[in-house]
Amino acid sequence: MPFIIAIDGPAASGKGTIARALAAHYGFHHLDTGLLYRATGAKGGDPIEAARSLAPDDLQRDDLRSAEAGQAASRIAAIPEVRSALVEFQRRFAAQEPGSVLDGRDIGTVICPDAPVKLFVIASNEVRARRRAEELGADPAEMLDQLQERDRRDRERDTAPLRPADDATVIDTSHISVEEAVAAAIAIVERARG
Ligand SMILES: Nc1ncnc2c1ncn2[C@@H]1O[C@H](COP(=O)(O)OP(=O)(O)O)[C@@H](O)[C@H]1O
Ligand SMILES: Nc1ccn([C@@H]2O[C@H](COP(=O)(O)OP(=O)(O)O)[C@@H](O)[C@H]2O)c(=O)n1
Repeated sequence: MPFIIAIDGPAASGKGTIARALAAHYGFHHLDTGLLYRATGAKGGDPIEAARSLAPDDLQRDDLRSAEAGQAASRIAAIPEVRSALVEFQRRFAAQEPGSVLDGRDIGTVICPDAPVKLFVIASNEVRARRRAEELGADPAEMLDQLQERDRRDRERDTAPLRPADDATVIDTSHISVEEAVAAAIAIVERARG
């Protein structure tokens, strides 16, 4: 049985950083599921058709990390048919041996509800805006508005809204380093692996 680590949380909370580190530590596969939604939004045209026809090349675009691509992603991510078109790919990815780490918004609640480890990564709005602004070379105040708008959309949508699974463990990265966050995540995985 492959071992699945599900990581969810709001924008720029540190999900991807923890996911990549866990995958490297355990030799697991890693899927940044946000990229699927970013690539779908970036394709333009009918988002349902874009999601259904998503191909590996679409994930290679170099503009997917931009704030604009994030905003477009969160708009098309509210469409139920877009989400359902992407479910099977994510579940197949998660089924790979020896294990995988998936990060997104609905991994622990919808995509892999039976995952033995579920992390919900959070950080204060100000810290998240500052980190993302540094990353993109953008203005922190503008970034704060954008992240909050995106989080609100992600939390309030009807299909697969952003929320912690009942059995998720919360990691607050506001006041800890990357190394401390990764160590906390590894400790949680170690407990689950017995
Ligand atoms: N614990 C932490 N301490 C300091 N910076 C962090 C921490 N975790 C993540 N970061 C930084 O914050 C930014 C957003 O992290 P990322 O992992 O991309 O978030 P997410 O995947 O949730 O959007 C990155 O620049 C990353 O290096
Ligand atoms: N599993 C997922 C992953 C992302 N998304 C959507 O895609 C957008 C971009 O996700 P992301 O993970 O790349 O964003 P960041 O947290 O990296 O800023 C989110 O704001 C969500 O609207 C989703 O709905 N479900």
